[in-house]
Amino acid sequence: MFRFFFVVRPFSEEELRSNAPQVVTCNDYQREVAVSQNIAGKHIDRVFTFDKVFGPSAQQRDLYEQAIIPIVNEVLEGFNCTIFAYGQTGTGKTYTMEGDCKRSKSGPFGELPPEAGVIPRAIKQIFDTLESQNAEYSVKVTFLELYNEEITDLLTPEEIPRVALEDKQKKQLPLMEDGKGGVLVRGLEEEIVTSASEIFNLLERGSAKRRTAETLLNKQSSRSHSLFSITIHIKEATPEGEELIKCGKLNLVDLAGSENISRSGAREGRAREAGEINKSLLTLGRVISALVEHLGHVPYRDSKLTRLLRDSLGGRTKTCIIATVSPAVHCLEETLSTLDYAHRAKNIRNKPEVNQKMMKSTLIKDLYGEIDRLKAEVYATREKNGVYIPKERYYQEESERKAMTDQIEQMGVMIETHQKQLDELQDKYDAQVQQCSDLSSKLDATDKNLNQTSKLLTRTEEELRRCQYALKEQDFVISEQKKAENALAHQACVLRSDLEKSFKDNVSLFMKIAREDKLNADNRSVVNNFQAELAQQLDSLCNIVSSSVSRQNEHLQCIEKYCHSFLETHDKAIIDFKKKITASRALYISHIEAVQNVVRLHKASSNAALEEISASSSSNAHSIGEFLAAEAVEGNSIFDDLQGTLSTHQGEVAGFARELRERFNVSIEHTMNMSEFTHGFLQKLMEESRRLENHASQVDEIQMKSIAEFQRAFQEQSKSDVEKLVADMTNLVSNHIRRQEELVGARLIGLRETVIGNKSFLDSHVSSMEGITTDAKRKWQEFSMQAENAAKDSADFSAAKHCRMELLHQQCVSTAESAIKHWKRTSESVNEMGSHHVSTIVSLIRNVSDNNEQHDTEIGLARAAVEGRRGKE
Ligand SMILES: Nc1ncnc2c1ncn2[C@@H]1O[C@H](COP(=O)(O)OP(=O)(O)OP(=O)(O)O)[C@@H](O)[C@H]1O
Repeated sequence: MFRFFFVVRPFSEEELRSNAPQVVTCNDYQREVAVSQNIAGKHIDRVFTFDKVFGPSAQQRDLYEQAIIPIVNEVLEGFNCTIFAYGQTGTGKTYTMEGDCKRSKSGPFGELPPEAGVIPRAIKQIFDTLESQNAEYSVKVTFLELYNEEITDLLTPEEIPRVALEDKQKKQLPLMEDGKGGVLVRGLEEEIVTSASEIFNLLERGSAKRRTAETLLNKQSSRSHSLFSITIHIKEATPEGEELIKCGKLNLVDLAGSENISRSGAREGRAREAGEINKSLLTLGRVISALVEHLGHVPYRDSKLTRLLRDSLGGRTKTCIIATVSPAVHCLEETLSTLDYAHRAKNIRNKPEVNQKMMKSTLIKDLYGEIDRLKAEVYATREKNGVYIPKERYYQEESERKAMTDQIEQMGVMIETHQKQLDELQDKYDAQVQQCSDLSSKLDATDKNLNQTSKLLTRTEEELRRCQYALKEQDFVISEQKKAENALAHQACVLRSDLEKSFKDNVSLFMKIAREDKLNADNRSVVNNFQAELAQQLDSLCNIVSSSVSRQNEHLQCIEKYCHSFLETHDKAIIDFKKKITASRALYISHIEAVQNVVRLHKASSNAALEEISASSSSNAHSIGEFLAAEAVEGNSIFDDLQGTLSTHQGEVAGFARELRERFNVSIEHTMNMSEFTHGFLQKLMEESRRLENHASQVDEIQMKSIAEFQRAFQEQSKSDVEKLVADMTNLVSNHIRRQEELVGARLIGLRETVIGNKSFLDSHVSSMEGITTDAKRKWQEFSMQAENAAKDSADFSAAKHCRMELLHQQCVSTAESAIKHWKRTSESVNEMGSHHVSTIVSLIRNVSDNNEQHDTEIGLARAAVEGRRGKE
């Protein structure tokens, strides 16, 4: 989708002076622009959302850093990107794109001034990035203006005077199809930029040439579209060391003011200009509408602006639009229309694709092609004798001619429809003429009638006058006469009104006829002009075609002659060649026969050698067989010895295992007895502890009971004592204390006795448990002693067995060593025999191969002789 940025400029001095109210507010964080105003009781309140919004306080740097840096990075990655500045005149499109040129001069260390716009900042970013990457690159810029549908180069060095511009002597550049589906401007100057600082001079040069027109709304208003393009080529190397060229292009478009032409005050002499500017902007609008509504036909070809930027509108380019508005109320209408336009265009979807990297060699080839084309053009221009058209130009002009033919056909169709319309008009005209003549005859008849009626009227009047005197007395007659007079007057009036009506009809009819005549005459002159022009063009086309046909005929005749002579020489050569081939074939056959003889000879000798080889190998095999049989007998005796030793060894190991198993069973039995005893001991211990627990709980219960009884008795006693004490308070205090002491002492003695009894019971139990434990300890010691002895016996037995087994193992090792030595001796003798046999076989084979080589060289010589002869032929 298109990226959309919105810029609201600060109030201008004029707006501040007139104290214009602000109607546009920005919310940078929510990326919203709000417009609110009351107009004639109607409240306008609208909110639009964009990708980024920059309010009046935003600086050029903010816009660049937040919105443009990613786009320039994409260009450096090899994409084509386009940035449009769209908005009403004076809202800051040029300021955003170029910056304030007069004030913008680069600082001492190459840093940019705060007013610098998108173009210088983009150039600086491009150079900074490329230099930091140490890349090999080239940067080219073009700067053009589109004004009245005419393209002017803003970077050409010569200064064209204003008068010359007015006289239309300026250098207009044509648009051409580039043959790859794109469009290019022929003859457009491409300036190579080597550092960012050069850009201000270029911009100033371009701006000086840029046309401005004084309109009522803004004196500095630019009435043209400008396009600044930066093309970057960066060299890259693949891991295989191949050199590739990456290409990216950035288009920066400053559109003409988007306002209504009538509002901007353009009129009279500027009507065409306004129309043409409108044409580009209107077509841009129509293209955007077609893209948004996904219409089948997108009218790119209707204006040069849309043709130039076709790829940026729904193509493979990444496109962004910066819409600029004023915050003041007097621009409200335009602000709303800009916002609507921008919001609508937001939905256009491009299909961005990165440019394919070109191999350096391909690029160089392309450039050579371009140089050749230009050289050819220069040569043709310098010579000026005849017409030279390079092939590409010819094809291009041919395609243009085809387009023209199509156009002519379309015009033919149009002429036909016009002719039909003309015929219809003629019919209508004839009908009108007929009607007119009918009406004139009617008019004549009515005139006659009128004359007759007026004659009748005069006669009747005379008669009336005559009869006036005679019939004065007769009232009845008079009244009759009056009636007749009235009727006659009425008839006269009706006739007059009819007459007037038909007269008016006639006048309007004549006017209509005159209009139609004029229209017909106009149409006829247009058609005649067109026919004349068409005839002229067709004549020139016919002339060109006939001249090219005659030239082609000449060429064809020439080619025919060449063909005849070539065929003759070709026939002669073929006859010679045939002869030579037959001779060489005979020679070849004789050589082949000789070679076949040689082959037969060598085949016989190699058969003899092979027989010899097979005899010697059979004798060798026999001797090896005998030797191996002897060795097998010896090996068998060794293996029998080994087997015997191993079987005794096995028997001993089996006995040892049996004995070990018996000892193990005995020790298991011991362990089981011991575990049974331990189990019984633990059982007893548990019973004892359970009994102890029961006893302890019983004792605890008894003690608790006795304490409770003592408490009760104490309470009762103290109660009675208290009662007695109340009775004889003073005398009995000492008695009471003594008695209490006696009571407590007696009770305590009882308690002590119970405790001592308990203790003795517990002591007896503990001593019985100690007895059981010592018994168990003794038993355990006995068992451990027995187990230790058994383990010692087993260890001695296994050590003795280990010694015996080691002895047996050593015996086995010595037998194996002797067997290995014997085997080594055997293998050495086998190897010796093998090498001897190999050497005899090698010598035999060498003899055979010598024979074969001789054979091969003879064949090769024969073949070379044959081929040499064939080559000569
Ligand atoms: N963001 C801004 N900050 C400060 N001044 C600005 C800003 N935008 C525009 N201006 C000032 O407004 C004036 C008009 O701007 P500019 O010429 O760029 O408008 P424009 O839209 O390009 O008009 P035109 O359609 O005529 O080319 C200039 O003097 C410029 O300095």
